[in-house]
Amino acid sequence: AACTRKNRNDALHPLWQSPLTIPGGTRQSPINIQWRDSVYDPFLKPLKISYDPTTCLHIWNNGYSFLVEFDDSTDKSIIIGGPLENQYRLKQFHFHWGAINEWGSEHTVDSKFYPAELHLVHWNAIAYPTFEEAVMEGNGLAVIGVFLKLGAHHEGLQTLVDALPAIKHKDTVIEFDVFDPTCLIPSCPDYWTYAGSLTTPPLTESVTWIIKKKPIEVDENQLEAFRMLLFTSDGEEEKRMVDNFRPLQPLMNRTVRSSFQ
Ligand SMILES: NS(=O)(=O)c1ccc(NC(=O)CN2C(=O)C=CC2=O)cc1
Ligand SMILES: [Zn+2]
Repeated sequence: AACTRKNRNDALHPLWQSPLTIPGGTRQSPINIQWRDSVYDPFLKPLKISYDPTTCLHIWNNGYSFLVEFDDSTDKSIIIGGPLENQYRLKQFHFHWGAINEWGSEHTVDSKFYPAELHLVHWNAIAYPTFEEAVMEGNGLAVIGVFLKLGAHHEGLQTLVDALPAIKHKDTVIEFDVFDPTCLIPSCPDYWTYAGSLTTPPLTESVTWIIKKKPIEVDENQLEAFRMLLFTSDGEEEKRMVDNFRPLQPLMNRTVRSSFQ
């Protein structure tokens, strides 16, 4: 009994106190993308992204990451095409990063970590009445993943970085009224896509992942700015917000498709 109890404890991730693997989960995320095992699909369409920067609402620290939320009451900020049957509405975007530049991304490519990864979260407002319902459905969400690599200063990201000191603590929020996240997405159209899940609770298997092949470049100061955020609320013992990525999950019976040869 002791050994099984220990094993069970090992299955709890310190950050989320939630099971690392969902019992019965067959399409969990993140995964390692083995480039040579991905299958080119000539029927994949180009992904069309059209965001209205005035739908931006606020930026806040939710205790896992920092996220920028959008007004998703209309179809003003949407993506369509790619592997998607419908158009999907932008709900929020957030990041995952490491304590040092050697790791931080959730997905890996040929087992290589990037220092950080951006997730733009969209939901199928054609098929479902609310985001909360879409989160529970197999085709409910579409998340664009963009890798961040250490390099040149990123002008568009700097607008976000300048707002971070004001949301240092968990559950702090500031208004953020105009921002177009298109500037954070590489112009290269190439992507991988696979059926997966949310990488934080509720870990539901509702995500069509669209992972951009090309990373964006950000500089050291910008990555350090992410690392000065805190998991903890004001007044609690400070815990730096770093390593907020979920461990890799088994590919199981899935194929990663590529939009490029
Ligand atoms: N890391 S990920 O897989 O892209 C990932 C993406 C999304 C969520 N959760 C949510 O969006 C929860 N949420 C709501 O229900 C309403 C606003 C909001 O943020 C969790 C994980
Ligand atoms: Zn994420």
